[in-house]
Amino acid sequence: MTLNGVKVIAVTGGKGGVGKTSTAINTAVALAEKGKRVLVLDADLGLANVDVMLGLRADRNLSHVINGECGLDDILLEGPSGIQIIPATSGYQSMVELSAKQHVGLIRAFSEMRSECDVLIVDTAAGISDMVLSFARASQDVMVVVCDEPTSITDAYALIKLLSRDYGVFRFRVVANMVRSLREGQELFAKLSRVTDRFLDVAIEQVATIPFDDNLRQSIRKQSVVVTAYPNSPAAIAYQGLASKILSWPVPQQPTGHLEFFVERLITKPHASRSATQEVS
Ligand SMILES: Nc1ncnc2c1ncn2[C@@H]1O[C@H](COP(=O)(O)OP(=O)(O)OP(=O)(O)O)[C@@H](O)[C@H]1O
Repeated sequence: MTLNGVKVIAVTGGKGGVGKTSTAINTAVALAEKGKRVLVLDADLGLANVDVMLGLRADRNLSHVINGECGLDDILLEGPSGIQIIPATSGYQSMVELSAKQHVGLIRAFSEMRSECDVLIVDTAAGISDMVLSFARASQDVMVVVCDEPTSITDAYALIKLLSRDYGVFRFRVVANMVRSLREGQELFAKLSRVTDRFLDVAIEQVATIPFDDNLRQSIRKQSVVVTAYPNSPAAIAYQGLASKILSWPVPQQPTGHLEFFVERLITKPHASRSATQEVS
């Protein structure tokens, strides 16, 4: 397997229900439609898991791989436009807690995986657990999904604060979701950047504005994705634009391959001593 140049993107947001899974899957499919080989790591322990949303059945998940019961290729599910999904629902609180043997198993599983990919998209869970923060830290790019709900901006701010303070992540790509107009998207971003500019030393950039679009809900009902079910809908067009933008982001140049690098970062404790669960006010 050639691991060079795999782009790893975490989709996160702090708050539940802001559209992380929708964004992860639709971005993945839009990238696949542009000819990229895409893997989605479903690290969301919530109800709307990637496999459920796409009507796929996962009998085994990453925990079986971690425990040496099977390889990564054995658990991969195939989604729309040939995207592949790693069901990661594992019940673990943190990858750092795994035993040394399990760490070795995980690294080996990724290095032995036969499926090749250009982009790995990690759909993280809601909240700011160690697991969410570790996945974000291990990724090359962090996309923060926000929407116009009272706690979305404060939760996104808390997430960005913890990641920059304790996990060494300083660049964030913001996706404004479920907006009624482009202007509303810009205002959402402005709200977030006002507080990050004032209190944190981070770079945040708005990379997409996804309109509120009933076609997206319809597509989920059909266990499909809006990008393929309604390719000309406003949300689909916005996701296609996001995918084009992602393709212009720099590709990592790790000599040993980025997925191994990703897994190693995933299982290593961050240097900061403060706990991620400390108050973030
Ligand atoms: N742009 C949009 N337009 C209309 N509805 C949307 C849009 N984005 C997401 N939704 C709807 O919002 C709900 C939550 O979306 P989704 O499951 O993707 O969020 P999530 O952040 O992954 O949630 P959780 O944190 O619970 O995993 C879904 O019913 C989805 O259909």
